Amino acid sequence: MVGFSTTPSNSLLDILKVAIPVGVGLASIAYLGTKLAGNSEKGGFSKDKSIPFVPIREGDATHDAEFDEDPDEFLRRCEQTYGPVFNLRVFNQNLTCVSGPVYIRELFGNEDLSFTDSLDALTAWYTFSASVRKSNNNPDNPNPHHVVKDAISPNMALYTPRIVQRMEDVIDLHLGHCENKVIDNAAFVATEMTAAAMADVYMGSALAKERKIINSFIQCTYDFGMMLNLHHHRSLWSILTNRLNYGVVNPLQKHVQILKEAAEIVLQERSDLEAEALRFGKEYKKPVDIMQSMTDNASKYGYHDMEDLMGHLLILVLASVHTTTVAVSSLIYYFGAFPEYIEPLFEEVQEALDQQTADNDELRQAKLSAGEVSSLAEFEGTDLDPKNDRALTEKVVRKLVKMNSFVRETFRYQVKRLFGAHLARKDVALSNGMRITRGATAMANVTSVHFNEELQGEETAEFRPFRFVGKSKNANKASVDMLQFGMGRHACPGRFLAVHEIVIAGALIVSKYSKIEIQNKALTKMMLLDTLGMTPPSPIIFTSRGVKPVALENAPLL
Ligand code: HEM
Repeated sequence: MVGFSTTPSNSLLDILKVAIPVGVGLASIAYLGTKLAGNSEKGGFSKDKSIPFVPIREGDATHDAEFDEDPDEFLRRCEQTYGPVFNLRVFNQNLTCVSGPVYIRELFGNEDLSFTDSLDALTAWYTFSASVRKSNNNPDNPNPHHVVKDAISPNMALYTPRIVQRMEDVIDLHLGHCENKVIDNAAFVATEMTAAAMADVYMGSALAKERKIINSFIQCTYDFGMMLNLHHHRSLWSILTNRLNYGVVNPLQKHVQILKEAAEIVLQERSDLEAEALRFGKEYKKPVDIMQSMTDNASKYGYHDMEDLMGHLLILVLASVHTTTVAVSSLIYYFGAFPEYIEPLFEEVQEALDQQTADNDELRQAKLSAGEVSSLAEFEGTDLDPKNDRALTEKVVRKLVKMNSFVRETFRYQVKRLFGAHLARKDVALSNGMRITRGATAMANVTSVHFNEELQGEETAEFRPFRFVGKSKNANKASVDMLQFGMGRHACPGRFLAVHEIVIAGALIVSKYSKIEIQNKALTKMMLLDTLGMTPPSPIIFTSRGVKPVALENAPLL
């Protein structure tokens, strides 16, 4: 059993390497292709003879070596020589690659080309998800979209201070006020920050402080990854083994039970408080979180019971925590690789906070002049309490356009160059007449859009963190020029929360630390392209901004 409550051990880091994030599922699975080789009974090239097979380099058995040497150069050469659609043998799979905005849009936009069928072909995903939830098990089940839409987006302003608080607690605990502090695994801090923030949004502030809840939020993804690897026997029968094992011995069941027991207590307490308030004719405001929203809407969503509801919640946790953690880790590595941007990003946060203070002052003065309040003291405890003027509110976070652009540029730069595998449910004709035949797997040539100057602006090979400022290209937009979250009807519904959290994490880090450095600079490039983001090859060095807070002035430097 892997614990995450202490400093991560080497064995844990090994597990982090094999963990499969569901949201970025196939990108990571493709990345881990060698481990999953042969784990699929489906997939393969399109059988359309007009789609060329890129010849394999002499001496190689597959395209992997050429791809690994320089994926962008390789994919560009394939596209230039063989056209926008071509077949490759990479990641121990036979894949049809689709290039350019027109065909990639068709790949993501056609319901007969299925992302989840492809995930299922590699991992027996459908059997797995049916083993943790009792209802809504149709492969095209829209339930997760509805839950996210109902519970997250309308409440972002309420979640913001809670996300900030949880993340700040983790930063203060693990990094604290420091000078040249060497952190061997910054991903550990990112994991704790993300899990705590997500736990608050999913289950409320009280449960988000409980270690067993945080552990489940972190560990469920690793258990899923482990399960895939443990049951992988590199044989055609392995997929069947997976299907059997998921049903019989699913380690994720224990997380469902942990979350269920904790949730039942808190939900009962809330119910009791509501009943009591009703008895005394008082108003009771239910805490806002996903668990509460799922409970209140249980019959609308068709959940069978609390265990079923928690199974659904766990699947969402699987989609959220690891994916967002990887993005937060990457952000830290990119700060370390491009330290010259830390000051401009810090100044942007300060300007947004100054603006908020000025706006609040104006509102307070207006209320005083109108006689709505008689003194400043009356603002205490309200949104206009001067104590909140420098809080990272939702409004402030939305103003951080440079940070948002920085995040989007890390997505653009880092995403795997072959991404978004889709399995054809039936023959699908692309607009150039080529067909992705039934049972074939097609993937997007990401280089053709993420490194395309018409779509991204100049010098796409360069990391230019502010390239999207003023261009209305928010990091949370899912479109053909930003495939991180997929696109079309199935585009990640959690991307608004994910980007909000990543921007908050960035704002907190640059506000607290003026110097962030990659210790072993020779490993910088490797860190920038590490899409699992969990085992940084080099430690990161942090130095705090400003003087040590008064409360800490007698404490030793961490
Ligand atoms: C940086 C973090 C994240 C990344 C990179 C990411 C990426 C993705 C991708 C690539 C897909 C597949 C899209 C497609 O089929 O075209 C997806 C689906 C999904 N994501 Fe995310 N995701 C992230 C965070 C989240 C969060 C925070 C949540 C929930 C709050 C979430 C919930 C989901 C769900 C429910 C789906 C399935 C949608 C469907 O099949 O229709 N994701 N995500």
